[in-house]
Amino acid sequence: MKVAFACDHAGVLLRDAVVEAIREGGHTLVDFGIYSKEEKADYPDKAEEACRALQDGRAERAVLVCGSGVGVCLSANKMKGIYASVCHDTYTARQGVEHDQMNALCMGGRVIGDELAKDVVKAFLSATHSTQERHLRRVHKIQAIEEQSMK
Ligand SMILES: O=C(CO)[C@H](O)[C@H](O)[C@H](O)COP(=O)(O)O
Repeated sequence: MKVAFACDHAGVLLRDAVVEAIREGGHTLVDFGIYSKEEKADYPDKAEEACRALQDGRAERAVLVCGSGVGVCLSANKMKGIYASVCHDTYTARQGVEHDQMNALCMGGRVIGDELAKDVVKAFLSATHSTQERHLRRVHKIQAIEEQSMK
C-alpha cells in the first residue's frame, strides 16, 4: 500500500518510528516531510499536502503527526474524502479503519513514544474495512453529512 506521511516540527519526534513502521509493514512511503526539528512547518500545510495525495490516488492512507495530533486531524477532516482521527492506541487505530473507514491516522509526537507509535501505525495499516451492513450504513451516513455540508 502507498502511505503518505507528513509532520510538523513537533511531530518530527515520531518521524523515524513512523517511517520504520510503514516500511516494516511492506508499504511504500510517500514522504512529505519535514525531516528535522530545525525545519519549521505549520501543521495545516503539512496535513493538506499529504491528504491531497490521498485525494488524487498517490497514496491510499496517510499518517499525520503534529505535537498533539489534533491540529493535523482538524485540518485533514476539512478535506473531502478524508476521514482522519487521533489514535494513540492500537484498538482505536484498527477499529477506526474496520468500522469507520478512517484513511488518515493522526498522532501527537509530544504524546506517545516510538514503540507504541509503531504498533499504532501497524494496526492502522493492517486493518481492512468491514463489509458488515451496519458499519457500511453508518459510513454512508458520514458521507451523506459531508455531501450535505458542501451545499
Ligand atoms: O500540536 C499541534 C497542533 O495541535 C502542533 O504540532 C503545534 O506544534 C502546536 O500547536 C505547538 O506549536 P509550537 O510552534 O511548537 O509552539
